[in-house]
Amino acid sequence: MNDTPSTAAWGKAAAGAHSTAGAPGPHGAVSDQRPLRLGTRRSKLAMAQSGQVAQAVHQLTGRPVELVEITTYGDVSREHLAQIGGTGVFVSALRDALLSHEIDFAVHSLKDLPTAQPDDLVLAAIPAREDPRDVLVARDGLTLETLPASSRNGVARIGTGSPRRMAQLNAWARSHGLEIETVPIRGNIDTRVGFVTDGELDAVVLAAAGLTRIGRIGEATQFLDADAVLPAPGQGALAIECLAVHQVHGTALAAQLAELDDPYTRVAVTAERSLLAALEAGCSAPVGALADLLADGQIVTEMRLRGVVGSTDGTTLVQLSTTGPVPSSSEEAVALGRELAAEMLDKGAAGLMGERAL
Ligand SMILES: NCc1[nH]cc(CCC(=O)O)c1CC(=O)O
Repeated sequence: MNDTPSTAAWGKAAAGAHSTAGAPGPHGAVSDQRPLRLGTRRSKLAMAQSGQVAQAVHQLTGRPVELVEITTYGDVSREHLAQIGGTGVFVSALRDALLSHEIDFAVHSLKDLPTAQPDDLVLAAIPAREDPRDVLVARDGLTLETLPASSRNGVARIGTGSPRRMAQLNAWARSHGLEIETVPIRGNIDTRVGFVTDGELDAVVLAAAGLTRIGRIGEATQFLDADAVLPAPGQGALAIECLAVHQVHGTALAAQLAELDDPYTRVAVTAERSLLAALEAGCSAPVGALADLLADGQIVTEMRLRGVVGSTDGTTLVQLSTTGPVPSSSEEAVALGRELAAEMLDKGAAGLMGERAL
């Protein structure tokens, strides 16, 4: 499925890249100049976030970093994502390239990663996350509050292919006495914003982080409060993945990349993904989760975890929240996610997860 890799390089010594990358270097410091290969999808968003990580890894290691483009089935297929297997489609080709030593590391949007971690691979670093919220990109600078009144028949047509966004937008509109119609769309960020600029839809909902990374956050007309629309677990965070035991040029790459890890982001997204896993929900389930830190001035005091699951028509939402000490380990973060998921299941969450539900 991978086509011929093409490369772009960060840092010096890119010319010598192809013959030696990946081979264990016997000469200590000298081998540190040989390039690291970063596997990336071709999309504008993937290229933007891989480029940013490439810069950071170059600065960290002093080594050139070259981008190796990998085409995934999710990029090629025009079929609906659900029909070709959901979450894993964007990820598996990159993981295959890691396992076959074609690339040294990969960058994923954390929210697109399945919650189960393959044995031989590690999320070596989860850097500090971007704004995790969703945003509205609406015509004429409008917002959720102002859009319906100026739309045809008083009904704002809002594009999103995400059951999570549909459920929460519909519930929000219902509770505010406003009429919206959620219209299923898919495609990359440019395509989705295009539905608004070409007049086909009144608005679309997107992740702030994606728009920021491709330089289009200025087109957002409203940041959606997490109390109204809770983002997807892991939204706004990246994961840098590599082989667990891979030695590149005599150094354990995972240990080096770990310097880019942000411990607060890691515990937060670990709790969010644990909640998702414990609900036995996939990426297409209407589940939102967000862990955030509460601070007293500069001092972080507690972590709050919020979770939501709903019916896509917005008639039923199970929304819960818990606040406690900041987890001091991944195990504690996992436990927190599981506890909140168990409470959500008690309140009927399973019945809201479509055919996956019992
Ligand atoms: N579902 C696709 C996807 N995967 C990651 C992002 C960007 C945001 C992020 O990294 O969390 C997006 C676009 C979106 O949801 O608008």
